[in-house]
Amino acid sequence: MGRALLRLAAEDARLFVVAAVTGSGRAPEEARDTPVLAADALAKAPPFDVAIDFSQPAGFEAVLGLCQERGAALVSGTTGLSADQFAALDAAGRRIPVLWAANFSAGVAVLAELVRQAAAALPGWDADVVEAHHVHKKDAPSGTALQLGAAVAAGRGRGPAYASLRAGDIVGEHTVQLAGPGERLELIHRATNRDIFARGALEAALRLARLGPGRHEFGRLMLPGAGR
Ligand SMILES: NC(=O)C1=CN([C@@H]2O[C@H](COP(=O)(O)OP(=O)(O)OC[C@H]3O[C@@H](n4cnc5c(N)ncnc54)[C@H](OP(=O)(O)O)[C@@H]3O)[C@@H](O)[C@H]2O)C=CC1
Ligand SMILES: O=C(O)C1=N[C@H](C(=O)O)C[C@H](O)C1
Repeated sequence: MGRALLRLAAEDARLFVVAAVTGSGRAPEEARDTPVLAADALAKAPPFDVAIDFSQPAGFEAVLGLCQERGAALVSGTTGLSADQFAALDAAGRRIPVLWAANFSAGVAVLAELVRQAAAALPGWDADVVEAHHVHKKDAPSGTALQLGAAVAAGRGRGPAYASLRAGDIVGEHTVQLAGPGERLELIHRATNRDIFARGALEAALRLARLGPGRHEFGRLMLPGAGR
């Protein structure tokens, strides 16, 4: 994701990347002339308006803390965060603009609302969320699967069962299945290119930078007409 973000940000005149951060400090080729810091040197980051975090849960508190110290905004797509880390995000939202999303695609933002409506209309049916991702993905179920599960629970009062598949280079596929007697309803999203997540995060960062403190939501920020 870091590579996609650097490549796409370089093509967007509205954005200037002051530094990239990786765990090791090793620079990807997409960094070109952008300074690259190791995670343990994060405090040396030059002044910035918004940090964009796609890392691992172990790196989350550090970037959240830095944004609070600097009074900067944070966009995060890191999945697998703990309840304590989400509580820290809520607390930070009282001082700075923050936006965490399990998925930065427009399609999933719409899908979550469709799932809530379908689960509310079919409360007695079995609900399952099935997700498939590439073999390098560390967390399961995916953040998006949990988001869709929360939408099922919001619709019918109880969550679904989850199944996860890790295979090859699958970008990200999510199916919500509602099964009743004699019929099945499937709502499916397939991402075929990681650039959609990077584009969504960059656009969210541009919008978030103009907002005040708060825990902002990707769907509301990007698709205000999508209902809810
Ligand atoms: N919300 C969304 O739309 C999406 C979310 N994601 C999520 O984003 C995260 C990253 O995914 P992906 O890019 O595929 O993962 P990668 O493993 O390819 O990249 C992770 C990056 O984070 C760095 N990193 C690892 N540990 C730390 C740390 N403790 N502190 C700071 N940096 C660290 C790594 O550095 P190094 O290589 O040096 O270790 C690397 O640059 C995952 O949680 C994934 O689920 C992914 C796609 C879309
Ligand atoms: O790690 C990934 O690749 C992805 N992670 C996110 C998730 O956990 O839902 C979003 C997307 O599916 C890709």
